[in-house]
Amino acid sequence: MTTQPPQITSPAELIQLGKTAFCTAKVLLGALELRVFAVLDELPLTGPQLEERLGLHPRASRDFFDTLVALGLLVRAEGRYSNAPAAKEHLVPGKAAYVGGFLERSDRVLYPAWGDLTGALRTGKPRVTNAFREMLDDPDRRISYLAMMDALSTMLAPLIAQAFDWDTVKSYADIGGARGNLAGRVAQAHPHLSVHVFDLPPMEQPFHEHAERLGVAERATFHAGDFFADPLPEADVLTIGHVLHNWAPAERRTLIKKAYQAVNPGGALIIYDRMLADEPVDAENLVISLDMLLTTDGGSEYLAGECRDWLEEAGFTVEPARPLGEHDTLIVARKGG
Ligand SMILES: C[S@@+](CC[C@H](N)C(=O)[O-])C[C@H]1O[C@@H](n2cnc3c(N)ncnc32)[C@H](O)[C@@H]1O
Repeated sequence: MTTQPPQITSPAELIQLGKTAFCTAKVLLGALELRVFAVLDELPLTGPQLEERLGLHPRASRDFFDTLVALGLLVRAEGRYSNAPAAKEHLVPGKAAYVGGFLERSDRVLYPAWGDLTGALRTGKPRVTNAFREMLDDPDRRISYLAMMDALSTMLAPLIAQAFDWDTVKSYADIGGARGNLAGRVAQAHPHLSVHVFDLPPMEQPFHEHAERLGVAERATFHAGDFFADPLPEADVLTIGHVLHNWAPAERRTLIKKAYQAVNPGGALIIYDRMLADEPVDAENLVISLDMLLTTDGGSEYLAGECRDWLEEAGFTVEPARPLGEHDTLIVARKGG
């Protein structure tokens, strides 16, 4: 993790920061929308062939393809374009390590929302209508959202499976666990565990399909409900990950208090989020916090110290916060026996 903010020393760096960054982002997002990587996964193509396959005007298509080469996403050799290794692995729909679900949502939701950052800063109101539940009812958009969530939790799951002593744990529940990607992968790593996932009803069917795919269906149970209205499943260990940042502080405290009721005596609650450092050195997580302003009614990232206060207020004994992967922070909170 960066410990010092970068030193900006030249006008060129300011221009890079203020302009080039969003232009190059849109080149990648546009390439995904146009299915450049999917088309080139079939076979390498010349510029005119690729232009025709994608239905592009000739005016700037060569510049567009060459920008993708210069960004390291395509390779141009002997007059033909092909996917560079990272694009082949991560940007072709259907590949196991595809991260396009995340980027597609960036393009569709976040890019327009960031266009009116100042409006959100002036009003404190999000820039997208909060249509989360409607989105979940639309199978295509739900799958794209789940792919985005899975891309993140697949990276964190092995770390969470190791970050805690699961040997004495019998039951584990992931609250707001989406289609159970984290719970399923922790269950794969610890075959003695029975796992539970609590999430909204539209996640139930994707949960069952995903548990089958991960080979843990016999040990995995889905609990449909609203975590503000319904009781949480009781278990030795609960996790709440990438959930508290979607809500305002009062709602986070409510959820943590409910989690305390649900953790079995002697058990633990594990929280992870992209928490903020005490000093403003981590631009990535601060940007995610602004994402929360743009996309939720009351969400933001928060300090580990704030989370500790909410946990202690609920009755937990809190262990020191620790880094989880590149950007997340994990806190283990114990309930007395
Ligand atoms: C940002 S996602 C995090 C998913 C998962 N924990 C992860 O890290 O990949 C937030 C999750 O909270 C769920 N959620 C939102 N509101 C909820 C509610 N009122 N009751 C239960 N689950 C809810 C969403 O459906 C979604 O799966």
